[in-house]
Amino acid sequence: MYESIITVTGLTVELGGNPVLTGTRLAVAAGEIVAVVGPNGSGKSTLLRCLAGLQPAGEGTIEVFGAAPSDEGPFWRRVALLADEPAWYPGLTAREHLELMSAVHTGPSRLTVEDALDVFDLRSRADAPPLNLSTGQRQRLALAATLLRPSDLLLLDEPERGLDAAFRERLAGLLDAYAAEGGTVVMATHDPLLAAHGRQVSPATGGVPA
Ligand SMILES: Nc1ncnc2c1ncn2[C@@H]1O[C@H](COP(=O)(O)OP(=O)(O)OP(=O)(O)O)[C@@H](O)[C@H]1O
Repeated sequence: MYESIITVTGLTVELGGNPVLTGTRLAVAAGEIVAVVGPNGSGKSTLLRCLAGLQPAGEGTIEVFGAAPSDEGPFWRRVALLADEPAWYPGLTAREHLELMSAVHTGPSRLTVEDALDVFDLRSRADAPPLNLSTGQRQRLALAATLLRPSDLLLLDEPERGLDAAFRERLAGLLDAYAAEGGTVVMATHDPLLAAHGRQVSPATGGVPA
């Protein structure tokens, strides 16, 4: 049966007096990977922020798991967001950040911390603080933290940022596996390989990109 995880109708958003989204429609089913694609400034991040409840709609409706996105615990227990680089905790190592993520989320983690260090190629830097990692290593740590915690929906804004080609390919496989387990992925991306793993939509319309 088609179970709609996300339903967006007639979404209109203006920022600084300029129309960014004008009537976007989007329906996303459980287990789907959707790639929001388009040029710089086309509204990809804005659409993701709307889905996360961080940007209010001007007009239109947004339903995620059957209700408007909210800043309440029950919403965020199901939704994992990767947007800008997270604020790292001073004094904690990469491994400790993953342990913290595992400890604070209710329910079993999708990966153990030790497995996450291997999957995200961070074992040799596990005892370093995030700020001593390279840009790509920090992005892998942020992704590890996002994919380790339990969730039903991943909202990823340019998850490819800073990643080398080999790791982008590994990430595509990890997202495929997440969706195969019934999870849903919506990502804004400029990466053709990642985009090809999903149904590509335009932020402006929610339809097939022009
Ligand atoms: N706080 C803001 N105030 C005014 N305009 C904004 C604000 N944030 C974003 N915009 C504008 O809204 C438009 C859409 O921005 P958005 O970040 O959603 O685009 P994007 O498709 O994610 O771009 P990119 O590919 O560069 O990440 C852009 O023209 C941007 O300049």
